[in-house]
Amino acid sequence: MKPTQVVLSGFGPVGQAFVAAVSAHDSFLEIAAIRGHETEVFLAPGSAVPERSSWAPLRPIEETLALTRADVLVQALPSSPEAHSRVLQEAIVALRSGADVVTATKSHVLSHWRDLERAADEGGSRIRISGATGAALPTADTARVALRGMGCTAMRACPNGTSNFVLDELARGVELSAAVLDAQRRGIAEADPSADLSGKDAATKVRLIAGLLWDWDVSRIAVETEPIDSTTPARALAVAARGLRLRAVASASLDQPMAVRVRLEAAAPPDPLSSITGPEKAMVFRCPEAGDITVQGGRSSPLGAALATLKDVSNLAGTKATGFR
Ligand SMILES: NC(=O)C1=CN([C@@H]2O[C@H](COP(=O)(O)OP(=O)(O)OC[C@H]3O[C@@H](n4cnc5c(N)ncnc54)[C@H](OP(=O)(O)O)[C@@H]3O)[C@@H](O)[C@H]2O)C=CC1
Ligand SMILES: N[C@@H](CC=O)C(=O)O
Repeated sequence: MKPTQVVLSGFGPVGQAFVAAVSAHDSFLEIAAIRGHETEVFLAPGSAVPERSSWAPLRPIEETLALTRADVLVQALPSSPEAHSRVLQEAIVALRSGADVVTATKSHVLSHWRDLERAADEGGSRIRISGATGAALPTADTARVALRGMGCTAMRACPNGTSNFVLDELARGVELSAAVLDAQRRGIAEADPSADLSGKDAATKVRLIAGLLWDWDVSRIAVETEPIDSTTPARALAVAARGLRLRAVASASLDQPMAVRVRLEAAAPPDPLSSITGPEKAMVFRCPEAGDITVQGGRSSPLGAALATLKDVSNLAGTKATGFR
C-alpha cells in the first residue's frame, strides 16, 4: 500500500512536534510538504526538513495539494483572526478536492462548522479535530465514536489545562501573574493567555464536542463565561480552606440546547472534576441509561496536540486496518 501523503500547514511548536512524532512513530505517513506563513518546502521521502532560508514562496493551496497528491491536510496554523481566512480557505479547498483535513487550529471550525461539513460532503472527505478539543485528552473520539447510541444528555468539563493549573497554584497562595507565567513557561498556556483565562477556550472545546455529539451548529452556540481574574485568588484560597477545589467548569445540556456555560465552581469528591490536578483535564458525559462516563488526563502541550493529530491522521489512513485493528 502507498504511504499516506500529508501536507502540513503550520510549523510552529505543534507542527514541529508533529513532524518529530511522525518520524518517531509512523513510517506509514509521508510529510510531502510543509507550509509556513509565507514560504513552503517540498520533502523527498525520508528526508529531513531543510533550513528555512531554502524554502520557496507559498503556492496556492490547490497547487501544493495537487503537486504532492496529498491524502491529508494537517492544520497547525494560529487560531488567530489574522490567520483565519487562510485557515478556512485551505480547509475548504482540501475538503472539496477530496483530501481529508485534520486540524489543531480551532478558529475556522468554530466559525464555519456547517460550511466545512458541506465542503466535506462535496469532496467525499472527512474532518478530524482531536488536536483542537483537548489535545491528548480523547474527547473527540469519545463523542464521535464511543458514545454513539449511549444517550448522552449533558456534559461537564474542565478541558482547559491552563485554568486547572492556575487555579491550583492560586489555592497554594501563588500570585495570579506568576501562575500564568509558569503555565506559559510549561507550554500549557497560549502566548496570549486571554482565552485560557476568560473561559473562552474551555467553551470552545465544549462547543466542538457538542457539535460532534449532538450535531449542534457549533458556529451558532451561545456562550456565557466567568473569567479567572483579580478576584479569583481570594476565592481559590477560601475554597481550598474548606477542603474543596475551585474549577472552571464548562457545561452543556440537551435541556438547554445551543448554549455553553463556563462557571467557577467549588468541586468536591466524588465529582471527578475535583480530583484532576495541575494541567490535567477531564470531561464527564452524563448518560442516564449507560451510567456517567469520564475521560480524564491527557497533556495540554504542543506535543499532546501533535500526538492527537497524528492519531487522527493514522486512523484516517487506516494503517494496519485488518482484524481487530
Ligand atoms: N500549544 C498547544 O498546546 C496547543 C495548540 N493548539 C493549536 O494549534 C495551533 C498551532 O499552534 P502553535 O504550534 O503554537 O503555532 P502558532 O499558532 O504559533 O503558529 C505558528 C505557525 O503559523 C504560521 N503563522 C504565524 N502567523 C500566521 C498568520 N498570520 N497567517 C498564517 N500563518 C501564520 C507560522 O509561520 P512561520 O513558520 O513562517 O513563522 C508558523 O508556521 C494553534 O491554532 C493552537 O491554538 C491546539 C492544542 C494545543
Ligand atoms: N492553552 C490550552 C492548550 C490548547 O488547547 C490549554 O490550556 O488547555
